Amino acid sequence: MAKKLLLLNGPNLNLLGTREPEVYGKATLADIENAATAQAAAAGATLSCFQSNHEGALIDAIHAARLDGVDAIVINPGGLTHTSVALRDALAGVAIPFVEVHISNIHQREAFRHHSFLSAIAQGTICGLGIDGYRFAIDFALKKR
Ligand SMILES: O=C(O)[C@@H]1C=C(O)[C@@H](O)[C@H](O)C1
Repeated sequence: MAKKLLLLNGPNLNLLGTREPEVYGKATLADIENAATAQAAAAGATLSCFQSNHEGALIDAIHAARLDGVDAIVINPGGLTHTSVALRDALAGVAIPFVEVHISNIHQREAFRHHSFLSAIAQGTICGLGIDGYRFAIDFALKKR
């Protein structure tokens, strides 16, 4: 059975490409999603992508992932990383393994970005490696049994 992956991006990541390029680079969300989709396909897996600026929409997508038989999630929660117990509870609630990705190194930034509500329940967290973090996370998710 082909592995099913879900790539989730949270608030403001739709602005990638023009949003603070000195922090997030110049790649767009479409660039990231296209590369991720091709990476998964090359490994015989399927990958769905979803981005929302709304916490509840992301939570609904996580709930749906369980019903859809998603095997693993790669998520950049954006600013919800630092604020959302509800997002953490959704991921814990569906019990789908996930990798947390941040383009920037959140530990080098403002203090309020140093804590993640998700990291403690993630398979792993990748931050500071730019958009390569998505590729590494997907590679891990593809290999994970
Ligand atoms: O580096 C990133 O991808 C994360 C993206 C965001 O939108 C921020 O709110 C996070 O603090 C960092």
